[in-house]
Amino acid sequence: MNDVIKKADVLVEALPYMRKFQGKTIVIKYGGNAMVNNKIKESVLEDITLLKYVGVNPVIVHGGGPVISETLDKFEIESEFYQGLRITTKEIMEIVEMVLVGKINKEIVSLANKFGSKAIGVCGKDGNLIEADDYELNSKNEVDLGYVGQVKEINSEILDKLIVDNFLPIVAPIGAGENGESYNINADLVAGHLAAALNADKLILLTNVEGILGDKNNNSSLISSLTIDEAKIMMNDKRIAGGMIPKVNSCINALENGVRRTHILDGRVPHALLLEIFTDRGIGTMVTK
Ligand SMILES: Nc1ncnc2c1ncn2[C@@H]1O[C@H](COP(=O)(O)OP(=O)(O)O)[C@@H](O)[C@H]1O
Ligand SMILES: CC(=O)N[C@@H](CCC(=O)OP(=O)(O)O)C(=O)O
Repeated sequence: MNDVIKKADVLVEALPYMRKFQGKTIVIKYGGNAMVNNKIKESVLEDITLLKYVGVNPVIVHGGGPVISETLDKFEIESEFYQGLRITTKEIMEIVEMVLVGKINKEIVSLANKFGSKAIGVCGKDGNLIEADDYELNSKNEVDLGYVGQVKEINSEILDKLIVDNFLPIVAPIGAGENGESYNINADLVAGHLAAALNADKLILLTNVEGILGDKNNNSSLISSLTIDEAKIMMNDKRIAGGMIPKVNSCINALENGVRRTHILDGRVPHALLLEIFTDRGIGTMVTK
């Protein structure tokens, strides 16, 4: 089936649901691992533009972990992860900011504009959007994460204004410390906090796995829906690990702060967003209260 026919099929199925989401805010986190090639990136930005034009208010938060890692490799700087978070020295922080704000944010803005969105790229420093401080680990392990940040406060005024004026906000996950220093915040966590602050209807995390995998027997099948309590048990049992931990924590934070539904899905699937938002057949994992 060619791309246009495939999209038409999805749209016909989606049509009856579209009105339900008009005027609603949906925060979409576009993960670096889901940005595999230009065709997929373009398709995601085209679908987000379509959401905008049918009256939904999408807000994008992007990642870019793989490009950060590639760039660090070029500079022959090693980086390590702890519980899905990149340990960030001062030197690494400069590269993280350069890649996320200078390269990936502008690339996504350009792609979105190509499809007719009025995209505006910001990072957490713009309009003081994301106030951050040192990330606090829950474990007793003494690991110095350096400039890894956690969200202290979201000042969503800048986003509220952009949404009202029909712009498409695209947020790079860099936070501003008390003295103007930069913090590297995992993009999933930023998305969860933004969804809560914007009173979003949905939080959608686009990644490169189908969703949360593994059931009680620990096989690798997709779990279509699970509650906060079930997700916490899976994290305790280490059946949810690595990069999935910040995603699940982000969903929990959003749900506990008023977001209605949270979803984790494979952003590489054609029209994943439209299928997940506007049809009955969810394609990923929905985490609910
Ligand atoms: N239970 C789980 N289900 C799915 N993925 C899991 C699970 N536990 C750990 N993971 C890991 O989390 C990864 C997704 O996180 P990550 O690579 O950081 O994505 P992104 O770059 O999109 O933020 C998966 O590729 C997988 O290796
Ligand atoms: C603290 C931390 O881990 N920050 C992430 C920020 C980018 C990100 O989250 O990108 P993805 O969503 O593509 O993984 C990092 O340095 O990779």
